[in-house]
Amino acid sequence: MTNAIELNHISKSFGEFSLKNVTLAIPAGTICGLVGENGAGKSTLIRILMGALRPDSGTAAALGVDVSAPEFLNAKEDIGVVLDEGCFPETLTAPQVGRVMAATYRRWEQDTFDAYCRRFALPEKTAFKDYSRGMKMKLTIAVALSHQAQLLVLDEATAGLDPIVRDEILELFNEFTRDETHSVLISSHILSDLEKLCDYIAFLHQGRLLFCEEKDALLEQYGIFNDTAEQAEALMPEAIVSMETTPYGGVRALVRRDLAPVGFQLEKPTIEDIILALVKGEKQ
Ligand SMILES: Nc1ncnc2c1ncn2[C@@H]1O[C@H](COP(=O)(O)OP(=O)(O)OP(=O)(O)O)[C@@H](O)[C@H]1O
Repeated sequence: MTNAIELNHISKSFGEFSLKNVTLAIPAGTICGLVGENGAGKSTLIRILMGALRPDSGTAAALGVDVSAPEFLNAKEDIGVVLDEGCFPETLTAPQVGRVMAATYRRWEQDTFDAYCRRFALPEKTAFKDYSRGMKMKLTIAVALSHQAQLLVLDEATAGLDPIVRDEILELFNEFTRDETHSVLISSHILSDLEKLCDYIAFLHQGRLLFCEEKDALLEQYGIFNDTAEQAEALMPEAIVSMETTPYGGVRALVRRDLAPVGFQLEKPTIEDIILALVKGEKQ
């Protein structure tokens, strides 16, 4: 299987912050969720991937093309991008944005774009600058889905959308990857959305990639211990990723299943449980 995205040993420093030696590969046909706290480096990594920012070292390729090569300009036609800031001229209306895009993309599909604008109930006469944040996101997503892209790169693309629209848009991304040559990289702080949608989860923490793993494997690797302190004594310290006492005097911990005693009662964690525990575990 080829990779839709390949980042090799990417480093980039901005004063106090640095992305540190990030290596990541996302197979074609899959959806990868990029998670991390505010300032972890997600947008920086996405800008490097889109060739908008040069890394200090390392290489990045999307759809098999090195993003620093001249050919990447052509390859960009095959990438639908939604960044966390508005990206259209402020005075344009949705139909005018459509006309600009028709002149920009060789494989622009006007009917698809019009259908998304109707589906998202975007007004026809309002200028982009007067759209709400959610409406701006919807218009950007409509464009990203209307030029026959093979890869979607989405930075906080569902932020600001109400839960019903968010669900609908996540389903659109899901439909997009039914074609095995289509892939998605999406960053979000809404971990429950990513848990529903993604095949892979990549976790960036303070500029370092702590892991990029298949979601199902990740969920199987850990369990939640929720019982008395006495019961917890049966756990080896190495098995405990992070542990806290509950308001009722019990203990709640994220535990590595492979290091827990055989037959030990553990609940299924969520991706949010795992990410929070890993961050807390680093501080403990
Ligand atoms: N052009 C720049 N000049 C200086 N510092 C920058 C620049 N761009 C990003 N940074 C710094 O890099 C760090 C990572 O920022 P980045 O936007 O990549 O984080 P993020 O994970 O996307 O955060 P958030 O979840 O808040 O959007 C921050 O400390 C930010 O201040």
